[in-house]
Amino acid sequence: MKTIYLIGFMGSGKSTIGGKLGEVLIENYLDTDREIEKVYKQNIPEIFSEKGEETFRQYETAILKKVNQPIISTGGGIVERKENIHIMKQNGTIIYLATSFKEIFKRLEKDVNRPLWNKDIADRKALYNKRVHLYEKHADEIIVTDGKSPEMIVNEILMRLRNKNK
Ligand SMILES: Nc1ncnc2c1ncn2[C@@H]1O[C@H](COP(=O)(O)OP(=O)(O)O)[C@@H](O)[C@H]1O
Ligand SMILES: O=C(O)C1=C[C@@H](OP(=O)(O)O)[C@@H](O)[C@H](O)C1
Ligand SMILES: [Mg+2]
Repeated sequence: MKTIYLIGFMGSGKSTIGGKLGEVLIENYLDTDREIEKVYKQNIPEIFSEKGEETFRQYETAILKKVNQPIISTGGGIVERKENIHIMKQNGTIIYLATSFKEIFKRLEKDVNRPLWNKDIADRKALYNKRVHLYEKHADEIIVTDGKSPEMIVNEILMRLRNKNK
């Protein structure tokens, strides 16, 4: 099985959907952020505050190169580096969980663990606008998540993959 990579903005549901997809397909699942925390023995906010975003991006690429689970959820900034896109394109299928800014705003209202979301609204919106076209450009499949339960999204992914492999 080719690796399924989930991409999308913070709060689009990559980690949630990745876990559920792993359960349904009975396949190993890995989240790049959780792996970074495990390997570098520090949580994401600490890495950002003590080492900075550039170091986090280096960790992220190193992890992406190393892992080969069938289902991988990435961090929202994975599309920031061309090298990451190249790795994902070579190894698998890229699924973009497309979610509106409004919906993300609702989902992450109380979240404090995402350093790049812990900003004022203009910065959040600018980052979203910058990244949306990168996700769209590099995705093999685009799944809109607004108004859908995780279970509905998982089913939609399974259907798309089935159609792709026909
Ligand atoms: N389809 C969905 N509908 C509503 N809430 C969702 C959905 N998918 C995820 N969430 C919620 O949104 C938040 C962010 O989800 P998460 O999986 O951590 O996103 P990501 O990994 O893309 O940042 C969590 O509180 C999660 O429960
Ligand atoms: O968008 C980003 O640059 C980031 C998203 C986060 O992952 P989620 O997309 O799972 O929140 C995490 O990798 C880190 O805080 C940076
Ligand atoms: Mg996540």
